[in-house]
Amino acid sequence: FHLIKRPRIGMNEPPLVPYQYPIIGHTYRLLYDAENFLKECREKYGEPFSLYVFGNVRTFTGVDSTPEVLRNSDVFDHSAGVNKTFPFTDIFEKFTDTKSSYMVRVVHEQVSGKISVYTSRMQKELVSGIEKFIGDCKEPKVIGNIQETLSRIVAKPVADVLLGEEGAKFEDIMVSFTTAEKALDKMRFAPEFLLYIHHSLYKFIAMLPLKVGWNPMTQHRDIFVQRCKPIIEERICQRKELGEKYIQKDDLLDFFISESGTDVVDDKLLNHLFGVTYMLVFAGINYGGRPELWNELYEEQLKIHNESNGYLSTEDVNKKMVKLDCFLKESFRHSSDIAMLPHTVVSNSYTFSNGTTVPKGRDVYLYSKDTAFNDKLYGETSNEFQPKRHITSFSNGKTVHSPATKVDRSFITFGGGKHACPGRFFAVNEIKICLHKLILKYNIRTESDKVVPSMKISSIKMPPNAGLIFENRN
Ligand code: HEM
Repeated sequence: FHLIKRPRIGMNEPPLVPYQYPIIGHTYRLLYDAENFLKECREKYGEPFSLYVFGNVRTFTGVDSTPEVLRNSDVFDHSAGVNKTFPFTDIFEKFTDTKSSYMVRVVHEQVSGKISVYTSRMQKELVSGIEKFIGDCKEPKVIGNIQETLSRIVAKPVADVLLGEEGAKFEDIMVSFTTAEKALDKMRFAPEFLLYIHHSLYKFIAMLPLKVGWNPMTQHRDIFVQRCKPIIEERICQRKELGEKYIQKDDLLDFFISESGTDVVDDKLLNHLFGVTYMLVFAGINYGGRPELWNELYEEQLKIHNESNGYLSTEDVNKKMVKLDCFLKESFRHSSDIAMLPHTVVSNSYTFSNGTTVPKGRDVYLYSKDTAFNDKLYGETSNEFQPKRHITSFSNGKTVHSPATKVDRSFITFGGGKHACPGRFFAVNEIKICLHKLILKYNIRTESDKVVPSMKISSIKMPPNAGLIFENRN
């Protein structure tokens, strides 16, 4: 019987950390004290190591073994890892059968690859969103739910890129963009103790609503169809009339229409876009609690603003915002989850370069904090917030900086290897433009004038529940 069966560990497997209570294993400590617990395990047992969680053995990779997981995507499958505990694919299956490899290509080519086309539009939308949701702030204004406010500001430029100006003007589409991710949480009602019995039982219960025809995304889909169908119909009509003379519009909706004549913008893509807002919040909070950085960042933004007459080009964002880029990268590093990106072993087994072997079906989690705060990679100051660490100065006076979009073994916020996030160029671009405009316009601080620590739910970090004070600089 699965519940009382002791986990079986093969000969060369990563060490299974001993535990006291048979069924509970390491579940409690991982849920309630992940940060200290994983650190202790790493120090005592090296890496990778395994824990017994919810009736299953999970392996955790550290700084040296994580790149092996990211590099070998034919062995370690991220979507299989995610789908084991959350019916993500099943939720969206109803709407689209688009292959993820196709979506990855679209994001590479049509989103990240066309940033220069989008920069001016995003700028315009971000400025009007900042005006609408934060306002003039002649008197200092406390924004309590900063996460929601920033989501609303970011939703409009994102909608503009996806649906064009016509689609982005609808308020209910904006609301849908900012609430869709929360709607998914309704699917997390199945009690996790079922995992003790078997993960397929947990999944079966979690899937029940889908089986009886209830899907949390349906209402968003309805809003989308209601608002965008007329736009799609109009565009298809124009295409027919103008034939080869039709000039394709610079938004994803028109790209999809031209590719397949479909009336569907893939919801999976939309969900990924919410990542932007989360990271923006982390960046906002880090900035607010670090007054020592304000003047330097402000000076850089003011210089760029004056040189560009207030109108940023893609080159300004990519090449000139070096301090802001380093700040953002450092902010990503500090907001990195403790452990993330579950991958399931889909080949027969895998032997890590230190000789330990994980079998087929094993879930492997990246202990990302071991990478993000590693002294080997970041020196003894790895715990400090130092944006300048991403700049290397040479004896001839030249400096080179490692951009926030660069993925390597020391920076895994966007994953790595073949499946590294293809949307990162777009996401970083948008966050930088938004921060540039915010820094230029406001003095920003946290209510306590200190950095507010992130909230932690097991090994995942969430933006802190703290307000920011905005005050007009003039
Ligand atoms: C700050 C915001 C974002 C973060 C932190 C982020 C992070 C990630 C991570 C960690 C992965 C998994 C990589 C791996 O398995 O190694 C990923 C994959 C992906 N991301 Fe993002 N992402 C962000 C924004 C975006 C945006 C804006 C888009 C689309 C426009 C996007 C599209 C994708 C896609 C399509 C994949 C799947 C890649 C594949 O399977 O090959 N992401 N992202």
